[in-house]
Amino acid sequence: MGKTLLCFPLLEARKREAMAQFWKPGSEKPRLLDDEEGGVLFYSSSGFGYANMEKQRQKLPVFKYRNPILYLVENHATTIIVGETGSGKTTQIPQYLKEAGWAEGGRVIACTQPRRLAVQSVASRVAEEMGVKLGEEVGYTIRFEDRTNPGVTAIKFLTDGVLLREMMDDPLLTNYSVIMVDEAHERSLSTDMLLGLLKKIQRRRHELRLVISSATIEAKSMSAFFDTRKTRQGEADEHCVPRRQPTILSVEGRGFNVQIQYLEEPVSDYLQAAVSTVLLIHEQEPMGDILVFLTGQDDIDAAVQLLNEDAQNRGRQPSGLIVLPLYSGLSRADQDLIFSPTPKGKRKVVISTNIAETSLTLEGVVYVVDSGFSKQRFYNPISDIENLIVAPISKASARQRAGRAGRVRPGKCYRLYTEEYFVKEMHAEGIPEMQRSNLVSCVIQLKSLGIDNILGFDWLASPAPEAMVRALEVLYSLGILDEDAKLTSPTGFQVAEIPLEPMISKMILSANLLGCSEEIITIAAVLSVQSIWMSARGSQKELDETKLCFAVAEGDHVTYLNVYKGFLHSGKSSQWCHKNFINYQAMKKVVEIREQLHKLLRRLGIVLKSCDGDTKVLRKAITAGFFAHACRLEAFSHNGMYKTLRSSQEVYIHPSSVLFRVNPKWLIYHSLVSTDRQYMRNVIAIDPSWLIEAAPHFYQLQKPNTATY
Ligand SMILES: Nc1ncnc2c1ncn2[C@@H]1O[C@H](COP(=O)(O)OP(=O)(O)OP(=O)(O)O)[C@@H](O)[C@H]1O
Repeated sequence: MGKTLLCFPLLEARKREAMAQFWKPGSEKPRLLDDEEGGVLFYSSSGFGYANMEKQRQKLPVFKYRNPILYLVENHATTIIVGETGSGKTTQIPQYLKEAGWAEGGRVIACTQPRRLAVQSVASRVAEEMGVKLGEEVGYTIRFEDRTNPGVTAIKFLTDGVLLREMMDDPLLTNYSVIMVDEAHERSLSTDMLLGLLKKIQRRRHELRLVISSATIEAKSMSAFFDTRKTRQGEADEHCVPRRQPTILSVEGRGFNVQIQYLEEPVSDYLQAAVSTVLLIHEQEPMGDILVFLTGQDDIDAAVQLLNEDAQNRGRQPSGLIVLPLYSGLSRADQDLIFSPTPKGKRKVVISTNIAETSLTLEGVVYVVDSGFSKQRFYNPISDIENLIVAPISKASARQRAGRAGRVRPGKCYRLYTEEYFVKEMHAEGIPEMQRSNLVSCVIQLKSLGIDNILGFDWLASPAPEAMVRALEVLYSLGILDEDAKLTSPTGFQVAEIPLEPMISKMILSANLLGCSEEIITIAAVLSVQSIWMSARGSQKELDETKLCFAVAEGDHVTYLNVYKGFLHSGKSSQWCHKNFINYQAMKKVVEIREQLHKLLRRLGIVLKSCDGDTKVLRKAITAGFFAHACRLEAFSHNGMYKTLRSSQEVYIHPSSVLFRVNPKWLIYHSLVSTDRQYMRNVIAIDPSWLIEAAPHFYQLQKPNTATY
């Protein structure tokens, strides 16, 4: 780990174990000294640290509450725990529960997180603290990756989405004794569904305990939601154990101080402000890594480039900044880089989306730069358009972001907005994702769990009825629900098994029937990452010219197959990607997702078949999944305006598409992005008769070769 151990007072076996952990062959051998206190003092680029896990654990604010927490969990069906970021909720509470016997008899303690990266990093931290191998007593499960050992794993970290999927096989989640829903303030679609379902399960499993935790949760409304004191006769049931009235515990105290700095005047360009702030910190502040929150891949790539250019211009590269991007589209190996120790004399700058906002501890981070924005999903059920929009964050998010500093030593958070804005204008909490998302995936999941009356479901915040109706309509037209709004067999059940957007899953199943699943899973993998092209940044002409080498008239999806082939042919070379303006990280992720999809389809009994370059068949398979995203070029449009068949919305081909300016008459798009206009990303040209073939309930023939909705 790049650390030099100075003292080592442990037993021989532990000594060897710790040596193996801290010392890598080839590096300078650690010098072992005795230490009266029985701890392990180590020296790293960030200074001296104490590696005695037990002592570190006891210093956390939550430690003082160990017994009260165990008492409350024993006696209440639901315990709500609110405590500052870094106070030890995520890493300690599952361990306390295990120590108190909640994992005995083969039972498992679950702790959910909204994000995959948090699941992995928290699980490895807890395994480290317990001195066990990750994947054994402490394990984790995220989409497409299971590192648990059934029968051995006692503490399991998982995303809330994965726990929902587990309910498909075990509706009462009988394996779990305690389920801790962490970071509940995030109110992701999956968290909200999970909370409603857990409340249902609690009615059937009185022995199940729930712990709901966060630094910034609105505890009273959460408590009211889980208050199931009324018996069927309507009487309060105060004396049963566990008590059905939820209890709230507030964990006082924080790890280290985080000094907050605001701007005096608002800025118009948060990206440039973030870059300038990083450079200022680098010039003026003592050593320590920097974590910057921007909104998405485009922003982040641009900031990485600006910082690298600045370093080169000033000739500061050899001793200066190590700039690392962090977003969900990166490959696992590249995401892991952020956890690697910073070499001595250097400063790491991690530029991230909000995937680093909750639960993560990056040991070297002393400074946080918060742009005040994130990309958020907004869905309009009337137009049936969902957009990812750069929007201001909430106070809860701002606190979480600041909380990434001050975890192992004092820190500073630079907010790129004014204090007045924070106090007076920023909303306390964000709008729950449930109320601003397309609900297609949510409906299919609830249906697969046998919840038929979705509008009558016990929601923490009700979704818009229009969005629900839209979702039912789409699922019916995709052949996933039948006329009684039940899952169809086999399509509906198979789609529910594939953990992707239902439209992509339907596209894959149709490709199986059409004989092009080999190619379609590559396309599905590319559609699951943000973009495989590099941001042009000043070299748009070269990027456009390079794209032409791969481009085909049928559209982006088929073009991606050419890029993927080229990447494999190059031996997955990063130089090849660089030369061709292709995002190497994104391509590695595509390969990873494709492999995972291949495994999943094998489990469903689907054998991959290739159509040997028959692009018509390929486009028919895409149409079978995405027919609801069809649009037609306006007859006299000189500016490339299309209208969606479904809701007559004005849309345009995104400039990044290979069909930009080609403007075929009929198109299908994968998603929309909204800037000055609604732009369609990832489009293919289609024949309108395929729409009627794919979705006769959805489209009717108006006149030959014309489809209407
Ligand atoms: N990977 C790690 N390396 C070093 N210290 C760590 C690591 N993970 C956790 N810690 C220490 O444990 C503390 C508690 O972390 P934990 O994630 O349990 O807090 P939390 O209360 O859940 O915070 P949050 O609300 O931000 O998720 C951190 O502040 C830090 O001191």
